[in-house]
Amino acid sequence: MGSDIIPIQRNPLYDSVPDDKRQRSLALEISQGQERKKKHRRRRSEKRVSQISQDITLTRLDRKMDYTATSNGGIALSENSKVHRSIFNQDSAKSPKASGNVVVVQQAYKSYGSGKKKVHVLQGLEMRVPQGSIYGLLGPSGCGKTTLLGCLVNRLKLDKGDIFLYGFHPGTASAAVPGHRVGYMPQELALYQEFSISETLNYFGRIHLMSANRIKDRTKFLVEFLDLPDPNRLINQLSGGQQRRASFAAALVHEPELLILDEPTVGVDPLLRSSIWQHLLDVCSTGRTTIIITTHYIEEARQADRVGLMRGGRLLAETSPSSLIHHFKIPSLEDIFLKLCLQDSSEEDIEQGKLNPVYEDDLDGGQTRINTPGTLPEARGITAELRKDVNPTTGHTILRDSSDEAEIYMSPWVQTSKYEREFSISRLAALLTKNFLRLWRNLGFLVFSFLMPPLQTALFCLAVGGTPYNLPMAIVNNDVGFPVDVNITDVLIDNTPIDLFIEDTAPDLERISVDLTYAYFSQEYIDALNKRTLDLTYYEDFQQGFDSVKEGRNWGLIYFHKYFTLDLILFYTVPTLSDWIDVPDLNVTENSKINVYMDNTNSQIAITIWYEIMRSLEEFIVALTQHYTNITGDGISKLALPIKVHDPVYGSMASSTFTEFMAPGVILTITYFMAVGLTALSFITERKEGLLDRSWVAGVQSSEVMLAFLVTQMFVMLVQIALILVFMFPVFDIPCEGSMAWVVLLTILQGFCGMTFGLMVSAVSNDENTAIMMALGIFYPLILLSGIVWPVEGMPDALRYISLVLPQTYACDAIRAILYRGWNITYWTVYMGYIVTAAWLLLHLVITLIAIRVRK
Ligand SMILES: Nc1ncnc2c1ncn2[C@@H]1O[C@H](COP(=O)(O)OP(=O)(O)OP(=O)(O)O)[C@@H](O)[C@H]1O
Repeated sequence: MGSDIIPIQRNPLYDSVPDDKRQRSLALEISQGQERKKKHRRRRSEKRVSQISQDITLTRLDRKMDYTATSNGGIALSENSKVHRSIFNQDSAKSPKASGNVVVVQQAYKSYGSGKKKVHVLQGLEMRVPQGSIYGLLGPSGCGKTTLLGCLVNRLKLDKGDIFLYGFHPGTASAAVPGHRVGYMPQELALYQEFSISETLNYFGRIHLMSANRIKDRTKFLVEFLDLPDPNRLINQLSGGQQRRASFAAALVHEPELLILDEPTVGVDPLLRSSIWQHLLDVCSTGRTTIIITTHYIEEARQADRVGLMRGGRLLAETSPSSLIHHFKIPSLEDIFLKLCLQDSSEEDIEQGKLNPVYEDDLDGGQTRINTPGTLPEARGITAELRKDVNPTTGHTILRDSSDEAEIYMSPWVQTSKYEREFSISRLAALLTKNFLRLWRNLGFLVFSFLMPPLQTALFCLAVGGTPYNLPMAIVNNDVGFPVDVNITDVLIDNTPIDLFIEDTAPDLERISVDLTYAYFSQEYIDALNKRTLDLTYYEDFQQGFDSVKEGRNWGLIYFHKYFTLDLILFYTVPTLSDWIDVPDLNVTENSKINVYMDNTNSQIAITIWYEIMRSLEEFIVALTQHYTNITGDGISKLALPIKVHDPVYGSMASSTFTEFMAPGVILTITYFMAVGLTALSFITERKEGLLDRSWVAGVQSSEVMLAFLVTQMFVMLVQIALILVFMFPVFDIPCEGSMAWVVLLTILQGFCGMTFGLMVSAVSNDENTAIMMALGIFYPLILLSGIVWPVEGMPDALRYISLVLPQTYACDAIRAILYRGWNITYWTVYMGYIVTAAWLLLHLVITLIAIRVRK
């Protein structure tokens, strides 16, 4: 936030400086500290004036440059450019180098992996970058250039060794990294594709805490300086080269002291490469900016002040291109590098006892056989005598300037303000603007996010919990009935109606009662069945009906015996049941039963049919008793069921539906998982595209990034929750006995819980696949174990305990209690819902913060 100057700390490098030199440095630092505050205000106004004039000068100079690509991929310069080059050479030869090395790397070791898979990438690397120079870090793919830059910008940690950036270890309180003093352009494009050029520069300027006016000025200048198109053009509408230059502009926008560029020229045509180098030379021309640039294209680094030729995790040589050319008397840097590699291999061979006689010739001063055709640009840098230094640890040699030894000591560098390490509202505002802008630019996604929750809610209310209907059911009704007006006792012979049931006497009964009205108790029952639930099909005989079930045409068969009515009357009329059971062939007990044969393979359908069969039984019994009274003269109460159900304590007389049971869980799961979906990929995409790296290097704090994501997604989540609740309650009429405010509050809390879970997933996952698998992986366990689709009471004991600590089990019960019992927060069931949700939310946040910090 501010730029306080703090007294300089003791720095290990100073310990190696002679005492009098150190004292001079400290005295200088103290006086500088006092002076700085006085000069601060004056400098700010001067800086603007000088920047504007510098911008004008550079733009003018830029137009003078005339680089062209040669047929062999080299770069040729016109006369104008050479004049211009000499200006730069003078600049870089002047003051900067006297100030010492901006970057010092000592005995750096870095490896990836462990055990047998361990890859040693940096192996005792030594590096010194003088202030105000262009340092070209050259080497083949995989030699460790990106790893080294990652360590410089504090994205990676060394296993062993030291790095000093402006005198301090990267990542420490006083260091330049992370912070506004460094500009970093990673290998990836690392730009928000949906942003325009000006929005991109605005974002990067704001995270560097630049004022709006300054950003505007710098944007204007950089667009002109880097030949960028209209600043309102979106990044994804730019050509590859323009995108690279926009990425370069993003690293330059805050005028960093140190510019770290990871292969800015990779994959771009020679013309654009030359133009990028031209810009580098321009940026460096004032002597204030130091540039470290990596490249595969060794020849282009002739324009650097100093090159580090890297192989196998260490530098083979570190000097100016002109010194190398002078030393080896070979015009091509590429050939020099090749020669150094051969020499290096030979050293290893010598170590292993193998000698390379051909190479020995070369070492002895034999003429090189390597020739480079074509025109090459002039080599830059001060030509110096080289010497071979031996690395005391590894024994490898490095070729460097004879005068280098003194330059390792550094100037008393300025410390970075402590405020840069603190939470910044301005940076948070920049991150929020960026997130909202991204949302806005992905309008399709936003609309989809708003449509999904109501769609899911509507689908749930329409598709789940409704009573199955039109269930095909077979009926075989052989019942011959019984005359209503005939008193059963009248047809008893010797108090025994046996004759009536013998097959050949039955027609007598039918004959006797031919003019009578018959009662068909079986029909009473069939009439009581709900025809919407059951779709009845009549079959002639039992076998046909039974076969229809076996063949899957019906879910069940209801079968009535020929003497169903008669036997039912006898069953209730004859005093002792045993009398009838004893009589062979007259199975009154069995014949008077409604026989049901079910296909129970679909339990929900079977339950529905059973419910219907039992429910219609009640209606049937009432109808039956009326006829029965007529036939037997006995009272109706004889058949009444011995139970009385009073008004329920909670809920209505009509049993609550499965929809009502599931509704609280559905509200919570839709909210929770939509929120997970919003955040689960947030870090990953930005991390993969190198965008997060850029933000971390700029000094953005993990808490700022997390808060910005939470606030942005909260806006989306609140709209989603509103839509879910509107659809669930007013539209689909789910009852609510309690206060809706408590329901809304718990739902929002669950949404936050989902968002923080998503953030946690994205913070710990390396790629989208892992994040998606984690997010989807918890979906089913959470739904199944939280009592959403089935009561927790139905689970084995061990699972119940697991279920109770899950974020949605108590929350679900709490919402059920509020909705259907009208309870409020004072009830244990309700407040436990809030407590468990809040506890999970906090746990997610803590893990996310730890994960971001560890992986930062
Ligand atoms: N995260 C990682 N895990 C394991 N190995 C890695 C990892 N990152 C890099 N490496 C390995 O470390 C070595 C150096 O990689 P690095 O990216 O630093 O090389 P480089 O010189 O920048 O290559 P290039 O020019 O192709 O970008 C390579 O062998 C690479 O495979």
